[in-house]
Amino acid sequence: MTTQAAALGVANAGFAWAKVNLTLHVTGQRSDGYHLLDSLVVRAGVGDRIAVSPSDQLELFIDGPYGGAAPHDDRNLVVRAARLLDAGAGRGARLHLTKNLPAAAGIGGGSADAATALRLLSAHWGLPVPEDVARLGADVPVCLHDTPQRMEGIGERLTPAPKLPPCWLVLINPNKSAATPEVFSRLESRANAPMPKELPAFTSAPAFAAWLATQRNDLEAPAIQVVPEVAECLGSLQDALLARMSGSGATCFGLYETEALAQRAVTRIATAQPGWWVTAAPMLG
Ligand SMILES: C[C@@](CO)(OP(=O)(O)O)[C@H](O)COP(=O)(O)OP(=O)(O)OC[C@H]1O[C@@H](n2ccc(N)nc2=O)[C@H](O)[C@@H]1O
Ligand SMILES: Nc1ncnc2c1ncn2[C@@H]1O[C@H](COP(=O)(O)OP(=O)(O)O)[C@@H](O)[C@H]1O
Repeated sequence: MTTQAAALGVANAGFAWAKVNLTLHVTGQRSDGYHLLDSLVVRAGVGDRIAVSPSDQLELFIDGPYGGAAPHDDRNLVVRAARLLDAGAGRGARLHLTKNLPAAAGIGGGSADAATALRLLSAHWGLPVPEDVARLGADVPVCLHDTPQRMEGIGERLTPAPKLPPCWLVLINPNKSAATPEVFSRLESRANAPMPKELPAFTSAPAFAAWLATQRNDLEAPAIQVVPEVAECLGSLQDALLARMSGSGATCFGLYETEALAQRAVTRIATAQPGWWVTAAPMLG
């Protein structure tokens, strides 16, 4: 929305798509403790919703099934994103966050919210998105991209991934949160091999899944120590082309060739595990 539309009192809104780490190689550690990563990151078509409307003050209103899982005060990443963009000028806006994604779940819900808030408020206030968004979190830069990215460094080095085939993802979370620092702290090895220098091009979902199976999420084993149900989630995705954990967990994904196969898995898993979060979404290209 333009600043002119803002003056008319019209709300603008957008989705904060879930981030999925299809691979996550931990390749080293910096002297400040942050880990070096090599990760193939995609967005799934399920997310939180943020609407921005005019207000004299900065206000946050949260609802949605996971509204209780995110902070309702200045610690919320949408408020922190607004303050970074505003740079102390005291601009106002009403932010309405509908939290559909579980929090602290390895799918970057908070980072995606921050990225979407930056985009919406940048249009609302007529300000450019600043360079230093990684100050909000290592995952925020990648969440500003809707296309698949290879993410390196601690999250700041991004290069577009080769074209990926159409796929569906089933995301499942046992409704147990995994604290990212704790999962990293349980890593046995911090200097693991990166992905190949050149990522291959893929023509089909099975070929893509077969290649992904040769790569890793190095945080899977430490996350299982923190949330043992991760192993159960992975086991429940037995009909997927590939089953793996995203980020620092506990959300796991299954990769499927078609929507029908993904929806069939959702029905099966949701029936067996009524306490889990289970959803199917297209992988966004
Ligand atoms: C692990 C990843 C993989 O995409 O995803 P999530 O599990 O959070 O979704 C991210 O790197 C998380 O990014 P984000 O959650 O934004 O991290 P930050 O807020 O910057 O850092 C939280 C904590 O994670 C650890 N951390 C994070 C990123 C990184 N490259 N090395 C780290 O060691 C540090 O202990 C840090 O204090
Ligand atoms: N808008 C938000 N949504 C979710 N979590 C948030 C938000 N703002 C701040 N947080 C905090 O960020 C932490 C990480 O949340 P999130 O980004 O969802 O997980 P992850 O880093 O595992 O992908 C949570 O523990 C939560 O307290």
